[in-house]
Amino acid sequence: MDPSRSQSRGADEGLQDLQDEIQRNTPPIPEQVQIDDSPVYRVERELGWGGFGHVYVGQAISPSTSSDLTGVEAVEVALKFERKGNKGCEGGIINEWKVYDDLGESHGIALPQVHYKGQKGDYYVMVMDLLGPSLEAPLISNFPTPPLEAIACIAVEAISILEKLHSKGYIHGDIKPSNFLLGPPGTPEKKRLFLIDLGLATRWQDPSTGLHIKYNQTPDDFRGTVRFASVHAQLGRTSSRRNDLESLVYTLVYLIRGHLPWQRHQFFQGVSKTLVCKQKMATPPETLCETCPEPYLQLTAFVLNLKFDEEPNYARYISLFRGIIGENPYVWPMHTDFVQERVQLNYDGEPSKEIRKGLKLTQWISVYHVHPPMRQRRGLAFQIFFCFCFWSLEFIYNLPLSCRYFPNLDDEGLLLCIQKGRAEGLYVTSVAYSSPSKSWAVIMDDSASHTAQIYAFSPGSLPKVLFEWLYFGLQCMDWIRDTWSKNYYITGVAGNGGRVLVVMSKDIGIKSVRQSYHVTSTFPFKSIKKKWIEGFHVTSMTTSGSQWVIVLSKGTGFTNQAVELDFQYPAEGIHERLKQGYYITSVAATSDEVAFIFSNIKGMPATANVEQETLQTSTFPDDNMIKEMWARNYYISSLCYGRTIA
Ligand SMILES: Nc1ncnc2c1ncn2[C@@H]1O[C@H](COP(=O)(O)OP(=O)(O)OP(=O)(O)O)[C@@H](O)[C@H]1O
Repeated sequence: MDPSRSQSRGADEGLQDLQDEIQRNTPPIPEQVQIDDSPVYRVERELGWGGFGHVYVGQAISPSTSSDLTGVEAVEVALKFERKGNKGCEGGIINEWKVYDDLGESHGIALPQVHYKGQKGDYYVMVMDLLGPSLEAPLISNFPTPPLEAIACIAVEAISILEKLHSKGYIHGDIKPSNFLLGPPGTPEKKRLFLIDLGLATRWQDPSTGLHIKYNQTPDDFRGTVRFASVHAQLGRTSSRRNDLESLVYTLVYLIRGHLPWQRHQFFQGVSKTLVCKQKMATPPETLCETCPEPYLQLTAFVLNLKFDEEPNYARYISLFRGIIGENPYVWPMHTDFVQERVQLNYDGEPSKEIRKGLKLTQWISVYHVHPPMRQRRGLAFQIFFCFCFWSLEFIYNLPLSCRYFPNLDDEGLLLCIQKGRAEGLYVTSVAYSSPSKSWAVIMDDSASHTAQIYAFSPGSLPKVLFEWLYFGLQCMDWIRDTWSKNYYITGVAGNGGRVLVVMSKDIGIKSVRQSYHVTSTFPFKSIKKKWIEGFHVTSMTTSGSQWVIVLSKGTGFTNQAVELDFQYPAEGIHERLKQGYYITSVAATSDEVAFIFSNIKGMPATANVEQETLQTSTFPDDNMIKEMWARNYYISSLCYGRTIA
């Protein structure tokens, strides 16, 4: 097993202790196994172990007449054991069984045949074909300079295996060198590549509709092997076919180069997962594929450009390796007949250049909503168009929208401009700070139903505690509590790394509101998820230096929320969420990460492609840009400054 395999799959540090501890608490593997009417197998040497189980050679001792090397009567088989009630991870042998059952016997994919599955003592057991060595250490260490032709053959075979598996509606979910094995020794299949371990396989296609499964992101949900996992998998995005191909690219590069650029971050589990992900995103294909032949760079470019639900062009990827494999069949260690056949076919298509550039860029991110001509509008529908509008669910009639923006402000300028705007009857809808320019920007308009608004810099950064407020409730920071008690609620926050500006508004259109806020050094997705269950939703969000400040409220007009969290501007995630009918209701970013909050709003249709737009600009959007947007009835509803490109 790769020690970097996550989630509860052990860390490099302390791995030995963990293994010893597990060993002490693990019931012994049975000495003999018989499942249903299978032969009786004596459990012999261990072949390997992983996050889910242990794999041993099983020697058939009855009936002992067979001399078959593979198949149901084979003298030797592989026995995979997984302890019952294994709480380590979701997935594992039970998932693997289900996938095998679903694929049926004649799936035609190069997977080991599973002959029996059942239970023995404390273990689930799978009896399958005994295969040869894996692409991990032994194969490669025999060849300090691995033959490029052989790895090109591996590439072609592996792409073909994935194509077949994907055509059955599944993705593997844990592509890495140790999950590719050569065929059973001593058989004609010994030079063929096989894929093992369907423990993390999931469906990309809904079997009942044939459609691609829905996009989602749950940033804390990662299963797989950190070193080889795709960036999307590490960010907790719903798995799709591109994930397997990205992991295959890392596998192939690893076979050629003997290491991957992010391996040095794998010493400390936890921190390392994030660091590895960041470094993957910051590694341009040219750096990743340094010293690799050109086709690997092209393959990387194709694969990293794949959209969530795009069908990979497997045949095109295979044809990239023609130049390496050539006419001259290279006989070790792979079969080349099949490879030759596939690689000779012609396919068109050039990879797009729009991939990881290795640039670290921070910019303004401004979110715009359409504001239809106000005089023709009334009521509820209008409310969604501004970032705090979820507060005001009451009806507003015939108000022309007045909107002002004040960029490039120092602390004093910010307070003065807000004062000025307030004097004109405007309310703060969005405020943000840019650290490179050391300046604030504030957007004010009269779209909200507030009757009063106050604002103040917190005295120092907000304390790292959760303050929860219930009318006349718990102890909390005086000035926020006092203001809460006067029926003001936090409707805006923005921080400059030292102080946090808190904007609180009165008459937000909802009678009974509870608020809490979190100040954390990493994006608090787990806490947000917990608060969602309690009926809270994120209603304001900012960063202050590297800290996140998240305000959650109960009793708002939100019915459902989703988060996009990324180390670069999550263009695809935004697109997918808008297609699902979400509204962007908050955005915040550090110099490293950016987070968007998407909401469904009570009474508002969750229809696809609500009229929202986002812009990324290195300076605050200029007058022309904003006025052009206004001319199209688009107004800034959320604003932040931070990471846009990795
Ligand atoms: N059919 C087989 N024939 C020979 N060896 C096998 C076979 N299946 C598994 N192995 C060996 O056992 C190791 C672990 O198997 P497998 O990957 O299925 O278990 P796992 O618990 O899911 O591991 P991991 O967490 O590393 O993915 C493999 O790396 C391989 O070396």
